[in-house]
Amino acid sequence: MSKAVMQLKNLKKTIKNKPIIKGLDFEINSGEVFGFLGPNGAGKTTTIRMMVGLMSMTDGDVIIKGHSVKNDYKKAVQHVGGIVENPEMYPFMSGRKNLIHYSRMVPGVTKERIEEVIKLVGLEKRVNDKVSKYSLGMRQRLGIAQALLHKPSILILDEPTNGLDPSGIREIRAYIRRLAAEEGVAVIVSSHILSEMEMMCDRIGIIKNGELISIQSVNDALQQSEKKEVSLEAEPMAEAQTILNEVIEGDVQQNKDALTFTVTREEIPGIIARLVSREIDVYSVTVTRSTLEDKFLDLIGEGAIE
Ligand SMILES: Nc1ncnc2c1ncn2[C@@H]1O[C@H](COP(=O)(O)OP(=O)(O)OP(=O)(O)O)[C@@H](O)[C@H]1O
Repeated sequence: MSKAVMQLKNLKKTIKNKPIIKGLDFEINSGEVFGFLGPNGAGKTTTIRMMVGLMSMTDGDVIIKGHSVKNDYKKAVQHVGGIVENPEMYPFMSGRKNLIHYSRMVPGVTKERIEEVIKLVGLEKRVNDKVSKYSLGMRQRLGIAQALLHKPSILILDEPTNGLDPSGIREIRAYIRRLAAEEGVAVIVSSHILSEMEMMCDRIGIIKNGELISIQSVNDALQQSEKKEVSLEAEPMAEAQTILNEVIEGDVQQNKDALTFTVTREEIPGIIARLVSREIDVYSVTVTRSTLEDKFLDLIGEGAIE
C-alpha cells in the first residue's frame, strides 16, 4: 500500500489569464518532513492555499488520504492541520485557554488531547501565561499545537520560521522533526532558505515559476555535495598545478593567484602533504562552495542562499 498521505495531480492555477502554477505532480508520505523550497513569488503560498481548499484550482486535483479536495472537500481537509495565515490567538488569554477556546470549534477534542499537544510542542511550563507574554517562537508553537488538536495526518506550515531569531528557528525545527517521528504526521514546510530546509526536511521539492524543477531526498543531496570546490594558493604555481593534475580526477584551473579544483574534504590533507613533499610552498587552502549549493543556485538563483 502506498504511504502517500497527499497527492498532487497536475495541479494548476491561472489568475487573470496568467499561469501561476503550471501542473504540479508529487506525493507526500506519512512521517516525512517535506520541504517546499523556492524563491519569493515562485508559487508556494498559492499551492498551499489550494492544498487546504482556501483557493480554487484551475485544473488537476489534490488527494488527501484518498479524498479529493475538489469533489470531497470536507472529508479531504479533515485530515489537514495548517497554519497558512497567522493563527488567531487572544493575547489576553493564556495559551491553555486559547487551546480550550479553539477546541470548542473542533469536534471530538478531549481534555487529554489538549494536554498532549501542549507537551508535543514543549509549552508545558508557559502554557498558563498570557499569550501577550510569549515570544514569537512560542506563539508559533501554540499555533502548531492548535493545528494538531484534531490529530491531522498532514500538517502544512507556510514559512514557519519567518521572523524568528536563531534560537526560535532551532526550537521549531526540533518540534517539527519530533512531530513527524513521534506522531507519524506528514509535515509540509515552505521556505525560501535552503540551509534551513536541509536541516529540517527528509525531502525537498524545488519550485520556480510555478513548476517543480527538482525533488530529492536530503541525504542523497548531501552525499552528492560531498565534493567541494577548493581554492589553493601555492608557489611555484605552475609546478603545483602539474602535481595537482597527477592526483586529482577533474580539472585544475588557474584563477588569478589561486588554483581551483573539486575534491572531497578527506582528500585535502593528502593533497597538501604531497605538494609540501615536492617542495611547494602552500599559503592558503579555502573551501569555496559545496556542489549542493551550486546546484540550488543554478536552479533558482542567488536568492536561495542566505
Ligand atoms: N491574487 C493574485 N493575483 C495576481 N497574481 C497573484 C495573486 N496571487 C499570487 N499571485 C502571483 O503568483 C505568483 C506566486 O505567488 P506566491 O505568493 O504563491 O509565491 P510564494 O512562492 O509563496 O512567494 P512568497 O515566498 O513571496 O510568499 C507571484 O508572482 C504572485 O505575484
